[in-house]
Amino acid sequence: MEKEMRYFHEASLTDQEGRLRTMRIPVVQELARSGIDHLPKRFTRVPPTDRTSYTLNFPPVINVARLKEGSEADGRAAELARLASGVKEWGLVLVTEHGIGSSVLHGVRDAVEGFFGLSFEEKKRCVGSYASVDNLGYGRNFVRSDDQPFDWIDRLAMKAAPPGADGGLDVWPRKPPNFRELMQNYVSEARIVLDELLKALAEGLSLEKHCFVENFDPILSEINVRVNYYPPCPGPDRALGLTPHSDASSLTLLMEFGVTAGLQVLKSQEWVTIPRPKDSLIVVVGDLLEIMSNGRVKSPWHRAVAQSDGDRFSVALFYNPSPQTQIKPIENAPNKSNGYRKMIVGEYLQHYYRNAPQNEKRAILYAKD
Ligand SMILES: O=C(O)CCC(=O)C(=O)O
Ligand SMILES: [Fe+2]
Repeated sequence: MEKEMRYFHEASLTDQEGRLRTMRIPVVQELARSGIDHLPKRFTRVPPTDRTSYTLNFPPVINVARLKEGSEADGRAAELARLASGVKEWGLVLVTEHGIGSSVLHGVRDAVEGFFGLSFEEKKRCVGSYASVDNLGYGRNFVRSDDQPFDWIDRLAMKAAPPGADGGLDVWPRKPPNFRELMQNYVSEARIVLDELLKALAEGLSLEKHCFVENFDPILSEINVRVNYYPPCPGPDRALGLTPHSDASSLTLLMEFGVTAGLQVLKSQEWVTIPRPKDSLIVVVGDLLEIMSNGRVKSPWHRAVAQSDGDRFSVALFYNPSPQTQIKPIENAPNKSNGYRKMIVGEYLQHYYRNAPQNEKRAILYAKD
């Protein structure tokens, strides 16, 4: 074991026989803090990661203010069309003029930097339960196998809505003291934007305006938060920040800060780096929306690359109907032989978490007709 590895997260692993085991994973923030100058073997990918993005074609930046009803008719119709075609082509778009105040966004940033600025021991102490139970809390994403290369990431995951959804798991940090309040402010404003986008997207796809949003009970629908922290990595060309995956959510709202863009999406067999215009957020289609839309929109395969020139953070909000909701795919799948069946949200999420991550988009096959 390399000498820098003194701090570990415990992550649960379900082995081939279905037994739950605990695995120790080095805390990458502590590796970076130790000044490590080489990438430890367990983080090394073979073949190396090609991080270069070759295209000059990017997802569109959508002006959310223009999507609002009552905004000037021509401008609105054009923006709805850009939203729908961008989402169809990429599975994600950037959004500006979303109405979330910059003080709210700065609040999230302060909360996140405040928490990750603490020592490892303090971080562990200031969360009520230090656990990777159900992929929640301060720690690591689940690991699938002993030989899987580790991602260069630390994460903090919480359920923000509805109240009590975490079944009493006390994982919200108590430092900085206003962490939860700052995050909840963001979540409340984000929900308004997400509902607006679900309606606008339905309209842009020439579907009944409420066909997606009607699945989201204003009280019972879920918003899960995941803060991803990618400290500087000593071998970014041989590592990854976050393994390729599609999100299980309906929509994911992603904000990022720190150095350089790091999110990449797979398009026509090529990893494309998503640029980050000032004040924009990223909206990503998840598997549940692919199912609801009966394949009219698709959840993209995406990943985060590692970087060596500083810290990078992203905060993902995963927006889901309540687990009891049965989603019914819109009729008339564009591709009739390839549609989806009715699905209970909680059943899909369970299936997803039992099976992801994989090397390709497979979990969603479970919901195929
Ligand atoms: O850090 C990023 O840009 C990607 C995060 C992400 O894909 C996720 O949290 O699901
Ligand atoms: Fe993701």
